[in-house]
Amino acid sequence: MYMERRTLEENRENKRDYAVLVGLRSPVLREDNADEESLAELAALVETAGGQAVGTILQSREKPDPHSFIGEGKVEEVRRMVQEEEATMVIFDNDLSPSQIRVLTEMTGVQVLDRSGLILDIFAQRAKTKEGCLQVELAQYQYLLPRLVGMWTHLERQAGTSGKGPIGSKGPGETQLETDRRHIHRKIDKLKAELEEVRRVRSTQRQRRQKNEIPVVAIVGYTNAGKSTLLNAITGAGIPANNRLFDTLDTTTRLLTVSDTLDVVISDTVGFIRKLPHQLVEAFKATLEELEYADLLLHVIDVSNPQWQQQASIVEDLIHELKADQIPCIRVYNKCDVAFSGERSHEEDAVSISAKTGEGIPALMEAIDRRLDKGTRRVVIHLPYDKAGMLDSLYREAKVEDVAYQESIDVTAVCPPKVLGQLKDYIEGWTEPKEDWE
Ligand SMILES: Nc1nc2c(ncn2[C@@H]2O[C@H](COP(=O)(O)OP(=O)(O)OP(=O)(O)O)[C@@H](O)[C@H]2O)c(=O)[nH]1
Ligand SMILES: [Mg+2]
Repeated sequence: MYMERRTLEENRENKRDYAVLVGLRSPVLREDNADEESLAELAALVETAGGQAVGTILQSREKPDPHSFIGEGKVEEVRRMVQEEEATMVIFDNDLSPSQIRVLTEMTGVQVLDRSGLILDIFAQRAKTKEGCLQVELAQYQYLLPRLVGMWTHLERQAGTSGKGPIGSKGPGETQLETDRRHIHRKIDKLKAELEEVRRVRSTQRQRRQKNEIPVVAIVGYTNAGKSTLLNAITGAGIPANNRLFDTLDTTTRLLTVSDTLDVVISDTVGFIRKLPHQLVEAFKATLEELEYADLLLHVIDVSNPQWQQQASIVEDLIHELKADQIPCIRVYNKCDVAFSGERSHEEDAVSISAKTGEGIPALMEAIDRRLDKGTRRVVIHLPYDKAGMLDSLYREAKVEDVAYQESIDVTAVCPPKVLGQLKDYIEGWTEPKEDWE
């Protein structure tokens, strides 16, 4: 579905990169294995990066060739396809070693990228906030470091020097390499320090938020599942939602009124994907650290995607890795206006919605309310003037919205059950709050 072809003419006009995609299917590759689905996803990633897939080759081998990864015969096939399609790059669905990238670049005559390199490029294009940019830059340098050797050999050859300098083994390339390595290590340290600072500021903001005792809800899910569309639908946040992968890289946070008695802080997060480069997992842990502090996760699943079960379990694995699997989670089956492909189990608290048409959103709000509203209610308290001292503790322990000085002090506030218990004598038409739902 992602392989819609453009004519080469159009591609040239658009100045897009057009890429031949190559995947290796091999039992020894395990998670890094390629198949039709992962190649279709790679094509979508290329599209996100502003490129266009013009051909795909899936090779099966017992194990990768240490030298050329897919075997020389297959590389020749790739080279022919590159020429026929006038491709400007070859992108592998698997991770390549620096020397394999070098060999393949030479053999195909065009730029060769691997999946991690492509994802890093996309993140670099899309990061907007200071923290996002710093994180991507850090991940890029960490990705680059082990690849420096290969790059230099390549550049030397391109420049026409044979690599054997007249002064002996320690040619200019090597000296340059050491300088560059030192430079990059320095750069990495500097970026880490800057990140530390940005995060320190953010954690203070978070503490302030926690003091307010407003529950935090985090939207998580596979990339393109519809997370931003959902946040827009329920808060009118105006976040761009696009049919491309990794559209959102920075956390957006909004206030959401779930019910009469429940307000929450809700945030959109970066999408998850299989084979996320580990440098990025590390770099983005901090953004996703927010998850650890969430009171509730909404796991958005695109059930119109035939791969949704696999995508959901990739997300759950990452949630586990981020130590957020203790947090209550509602599965949100999205895009139910399209089609539900396959079976799903009947879990409690799972909701089917369409973020696009709005179907099921009220049921989702009820589910959030059930999970979070443990007897918290918005009430009007008629406080006698001789009890004015209680206002102080109300400001501390509840969310005071309005105070009117009438015959009594009329306070409109969202109160947790403990406060309600203390004040029930002053609340008009008082009824006991709902039982805990846990
Ligand atoms: N048919 C249909 N399309 C939807 C629905 N929700 C989202 N989409 C579409 O799915 C695509 C992805 O939506 P986004 O909200 O950008 O997805 P996301 O999860 O934020 O994606 P990333 O930020 O890239 O991780 C967009 O083209 C949306 O219009 C839905 O309920 N039904
Ligand atoms: Mg998004």
